Amino acid sequence: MKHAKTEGADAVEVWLDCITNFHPLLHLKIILQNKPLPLLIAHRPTWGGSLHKGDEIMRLEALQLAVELGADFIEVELKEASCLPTLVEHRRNHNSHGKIIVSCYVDDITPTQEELLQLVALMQATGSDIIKLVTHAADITEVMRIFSLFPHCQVPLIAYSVGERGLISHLLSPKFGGFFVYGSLAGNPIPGMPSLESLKEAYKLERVNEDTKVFGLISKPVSHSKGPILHNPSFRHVNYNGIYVPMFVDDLKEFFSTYPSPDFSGFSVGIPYKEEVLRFCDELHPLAQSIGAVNTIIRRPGDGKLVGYNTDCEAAIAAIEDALIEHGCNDGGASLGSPLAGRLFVLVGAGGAGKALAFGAKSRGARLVIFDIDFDRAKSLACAVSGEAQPYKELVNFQPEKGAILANATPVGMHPNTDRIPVAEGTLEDYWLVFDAVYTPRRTRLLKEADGAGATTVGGVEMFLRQAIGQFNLFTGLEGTIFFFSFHGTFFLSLNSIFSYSFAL
Ligand SMILES: O=C1C[C@@](O)(C(=O)O)C[C@@H](O)[C@@H]1O
Repeated sequence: MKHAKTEGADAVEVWLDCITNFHPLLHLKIILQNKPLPLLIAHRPTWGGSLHKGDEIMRLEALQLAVELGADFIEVELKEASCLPTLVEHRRNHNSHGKIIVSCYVDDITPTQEELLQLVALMQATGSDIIKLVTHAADITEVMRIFSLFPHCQVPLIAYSVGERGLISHLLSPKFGGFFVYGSLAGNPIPGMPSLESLKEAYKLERVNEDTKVFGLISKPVSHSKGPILHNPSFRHVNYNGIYVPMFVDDLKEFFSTYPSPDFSGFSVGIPYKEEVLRFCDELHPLAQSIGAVNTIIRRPGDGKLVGYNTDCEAAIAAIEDALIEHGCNDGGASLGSPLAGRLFVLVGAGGAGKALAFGAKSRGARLVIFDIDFDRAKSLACAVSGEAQPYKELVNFQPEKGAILANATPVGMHPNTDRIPVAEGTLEDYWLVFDAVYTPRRTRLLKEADGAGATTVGGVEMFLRQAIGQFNLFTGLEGTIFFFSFHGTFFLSLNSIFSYSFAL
């Protein structure tokens, strides 16, 4: 309980059935007399997956004792709601004020909207003070059914979906009127539940309200993204009422048709959707159109149309150019304006990120050689940027001319497969610069090997930050208020030139 308080919780939940050798009077006195925070007591029944060893009478007596000793909230399951009158009477007799929560955990597939509404009505009919509904999200679209319950509930409602696809049910709960948001304590992660630390530090849910605009990263996987720790503090420091959340999406069509509300104001688009998402945009920025990949979508306020942009292209190329200039490599095409001009640019990966890099490199006058596991995809990108495609199997032997640039735009080497490398180590020494679009981990195996081979290296974080700043400008309309710089591995965001927010990525 003290840890919860230190980590910033507003209340703490204790499961009595998890206390070893539970002795109701002894333990409840200790817990309730020393509670540093409002306390929610649950004593789950054996049929509800509990570790409780005694009988049902003992369990309900322990709950009564919790009421008597001043627990702030007592949770009982819908199936045992018949004990509610006894608990309420006990509360009256002991002049206690604990609120009673009636809960329902649905383990199977998420019920339909009608079924959920019936459940909510049933729970309300028990006369409980608060109701709690927990489902399991097999798809992010099921979470919408949870959000739409809130306006129909006359008593405070706690409702969320567990599982990675249900994460937004927790993070957006304050926007829709949820009574509690649950977070796990440091060192005790609970699958499918955000950590208390992330709720307090990154998301700061206490600031979220019904007017908060939602921005999300549509991706699969999504948990690797550092977007939330960058966008959320940035919003706050310019007083923009927005929240940025990871959205694990399986089906773009279903997703966009389930979340058409203007409250869902914009999106980042990650792997594997940067190309497929074009079909769902009503309009495209000319750069995104020519690249054929979108990593940012804005829902235009006036007409609700989805407009697709690409902030990856300039971000990746600027990261590479900055490094070339910083390391004094302004030979060759410098006179043409870019240190990339005339240089050989070897690109591995012709997907969404690869296309952005290829168009960017071509726009700076580089010569491209493109590899992709799908040779047809490599050929069509090569054709679009007047480059050359080579079969993927040739990559292990490909020896570039001296001074070339290598860019990895595949997810090879990304967490958790960090021992993987997209090219043969022995071919690295002729590259002047090696860039990796992967940013988790920060130093990928490719970058470490390239370092060892003497190349200048540029990590995906450099691109990630730059593309995110482009997104921030589009999301908020506050062009030019945010800058970043790095110093000894720590990044500093400077907002409106006055505030610096630092973080390690
Ligand atoms: O490539 C990236 C990274 C990203 O997918 C993320 O991990 O946060 C977000 C995308 O918008 C961006 O283009």
